[in-house]
Amino acid sequence: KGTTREQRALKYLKEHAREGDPDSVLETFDEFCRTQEWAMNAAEEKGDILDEIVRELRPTTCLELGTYCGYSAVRIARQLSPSARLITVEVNPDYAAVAREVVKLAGLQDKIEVINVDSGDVIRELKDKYDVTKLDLVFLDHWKYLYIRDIKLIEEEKLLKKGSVVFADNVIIPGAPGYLEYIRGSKNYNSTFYSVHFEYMDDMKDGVEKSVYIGDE
Ligand SMILES: O=C(c1ccccc1)c1ccc(O)c(O)c1[N+](=O)[O-]
Ligand SMILES: [Mg+2]
Repeated sequence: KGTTREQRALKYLKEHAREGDPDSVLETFDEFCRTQEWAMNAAEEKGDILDEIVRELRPTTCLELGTYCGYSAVRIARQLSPSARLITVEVNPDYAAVAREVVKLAGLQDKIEVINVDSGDVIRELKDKYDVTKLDLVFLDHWKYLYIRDIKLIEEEKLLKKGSVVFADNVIIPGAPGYLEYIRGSKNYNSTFYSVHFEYMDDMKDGVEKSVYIGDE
């Protein structure tokens, strides 16, 4: 084949989605994953919860760890106000390249910045290099064992304020046990678990965790 699954998905999007229309890009990506090849997007059910969080929170500065092909980046950014922005971090260069194309196809390149680095490095640079003061929304969707390292780094950098939301995917499959124990045990967060289906698999249960920061700023 010579192509990767992510490149095949991008090709499908370019051929079937309406350019400049984020809703069309998302619908087309879901169609690709249901009819052609599975991909690890925060799809329908998880996406609906993410949509509701963004609508309610109206965040101005969002951080996503784990861009993959940009599905959730588009999902978040399509609801952001004109001056709001999303910084999304992807360590895999092939994924980052595809994500940049998907973001462009959706017409959201002015709201989304895809950074191809290790999340642990970029969190320390957000204030100085990326002009971030506080994060209103954090979406954890990268390697599951890194959730706990990175949330501690985010706290260390004092990037959260009262009301900031940390939303974590896959807390059941593949699972992030250390993270769940940490965040649920912390007095600095009020956490809510949502039982959802694993993306595109109607017979598999996963879970997402929404944690509202109530700690010191
Ligand atoms: O880790 C996997 C994984 C593991 C094994 C095979 C395929 C994917 C995964 C599965 C579902 C997700 O929603 C997700 O974000 C990830 N991920 O890599 O971050
Ligand atoms: Mg995920």
